[in-house]
Order: sequence, then structure tokens, then C-alpha cells
Amino acid sequence: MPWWGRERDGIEQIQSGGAPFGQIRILVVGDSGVGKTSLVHLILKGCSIAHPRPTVGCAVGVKHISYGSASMSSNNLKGDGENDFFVELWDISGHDRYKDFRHLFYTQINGVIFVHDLSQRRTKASLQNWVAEIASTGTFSVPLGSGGPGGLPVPYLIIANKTDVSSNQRHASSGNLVDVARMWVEKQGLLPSSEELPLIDSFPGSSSLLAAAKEARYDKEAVMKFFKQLIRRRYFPDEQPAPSPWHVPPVPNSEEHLDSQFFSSFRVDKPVLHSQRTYAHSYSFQRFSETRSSESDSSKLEIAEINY
Ligand SMILES: Nc1nc2c(ncn2[C@@H]2O[C@H](COP(=O)(O)OP(=O)(O)OP(=O)(O)O)[C@@H](O)[C@H]2O)c(=O)[nH]1
Repeated sequence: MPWWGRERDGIEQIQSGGAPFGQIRILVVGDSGVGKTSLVHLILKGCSIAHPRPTVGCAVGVKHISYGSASMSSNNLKGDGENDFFVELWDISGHDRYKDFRHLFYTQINGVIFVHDLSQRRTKASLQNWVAEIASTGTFSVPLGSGGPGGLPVPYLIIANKTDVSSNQRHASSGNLVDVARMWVEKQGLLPSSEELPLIDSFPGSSSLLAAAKEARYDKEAVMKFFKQLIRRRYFPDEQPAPSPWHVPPVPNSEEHLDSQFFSSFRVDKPVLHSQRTYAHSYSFQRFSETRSSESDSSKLEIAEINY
């Protein structure tokens, strides 16, 4: 079958004219007001949003990125080994009024970005509730075989926001989180040297995500790596890095475990993106329903599966 006619796991057919090769879906969740919409706007547009409105239900933004794969090098449209993908960012309202039906948006998830507000400690603690809610009601694309922390079977990223209004908390808590995150990646052998890993203690100085965006000096590389990892997992599983021989410490439901996924540096990337629209559509995909004995399986999650 010719490459442009191949369909696998929802891959969109490629047509001459630049239709995307495929798409991945990422939920952006966290309590109301932590800054999810601001973050999505920043990722999509490369600039801050002055007065974000509270999200009604869910808003979907789409980022268009290129991904290069060895298997595409000889037959891709561009001829340069890269093809285009859509990254859907599903910005879920954190307001309680949507609690009863927001699970309708948890369909065919490839990854999750959790956002919390450093000035509101409870927003970090409540990430566990978000994990549990998504794990128990969501359907997942390319789920991890053994389940993940809290039963969440897809890779995730945690972003701490509002460092400007909580510089004390930031310094008290995030430094060692970044160390742990760096250690993870280095042990994975994913990066030849730590210089290539943009894991710094949040934004430079005491600036916030918004301030950093205003000054156009935020580092988005970690987020882009996350996106590309999800593309690879879905469309090029044969190109996954070799599994790591070591595992996540057995703390699947603890805050510390979530902390260890704290990647918070950003850098400006060319804003290619574009559409943001209100989404009020529910799908009826098959639910992911793998049976797992969560505690033991979760504790053995391969780092390679959930890290960059
Ligand atoms: N000081 C500061 N304020 C921020 C930052 N990020 C977002 N905000 C503000 O926080 C408020 C809430 O931001 P949103 O992006 O709407 O938060 P949300 O998580 O999408 O909220 P919901 O739609 O209710 O779930 C807005 O007034 C933002 O301007 C930041 O880094 N620092």
C-alpha cells in the first residue's frame, strides 16, 4: 500500500497540499485560575494573553509542528525527512460547575499537561484528583502497558505557574524537583550532556510565565520535546528509545512522584499556530479498559515511557 494511503490508528491520509500526517491530543488540566488558558495561549501564539476569560467547558487550541522520522526520510512530502502534525491542546475548565461532565472531553488522550499555581498550594495537591479523574474516566491512545502513576497510562508533564507571585514557595520546593527531573533524563541517556537539557529552575529570575512571555525569553523546548515524544509514541513506536533498566521509585500516588516530572523551562519557538475555538463535542470512542493492579504495576512504570 502506498504511504499516502496508509491508515493506522487514526492517521489522517496525506494529500498533496500539506494535510497533516497525524495528530495527538493533550489535555491541559488543573484547578480554576492556575493559568491553563494563559499557558496554552503562550504555547500557541508565543505571547502572553492579558485578560484570559474563564474557559467554558473546554477550548481546543491546535499547534502545528514538524516531526522528523527516519522512516519518513525517503517518502515524505517535503523530502527532508519531516512531516507535519497537529498537536491538539484541550484546555479543560477547572471550575467545579463543569466537574460532572468534563469527562466527556477525556477521549483518546495521548498525553496530559498538569498545571498548578505556586502561590496556591492546594492547586498542587489537587493534581492527584485530576490524575484520578482522568485515569478513571478517560480513554487513551497508545496507553502504557502497565499503567502509570495514579493509574494514568499516558505520559504527562507538570508545569508550575505564577512564580512571580510566589517566589518563596518556588525556591523552597522546585529546585530539587528540577534536580530529580534532570537526573531522570540523564539516567535515561536521552541527552549526551546536561547542557542540552533546558531544565532550569522555572523561568529566569523570578519572572512568571506571563512576564517571561512578554519579554520573549521563555524556553519552550521541554514542551516541544514532550509533544514530539507523544508523536513518536503514537506514530513511530519502533523508534522509541530502548527501555531503561531502572524504574520510577514506588510512589505512584504521592505528590513527590508528580514533582519528579516537573519540567518548567520554556523558550520562544516560532508561533505557527493558530486556531482556538470553543469545543462542546463529545465522542464515543472505546474506553481504555485494561485491568491493572494499580499499585504494583504503577510503581514499575518505565521511565522511558513517561519521560522525554
Ligand atoms: N501573576 C500571574 N498571573 C497569571 C499567570 N498566569 C496566568 N495568570 C493569571 O491568572 C488568571 C487565570 O488565568 P487563566 O489562564 O484564565 O486560568 P485557567 O487555569 O485557564 O482558569 P479556568 O479557565 O477557570 O480553568 C488570569 O488573570 C491570568 O492573567 C502568571 O504566571 N502570573
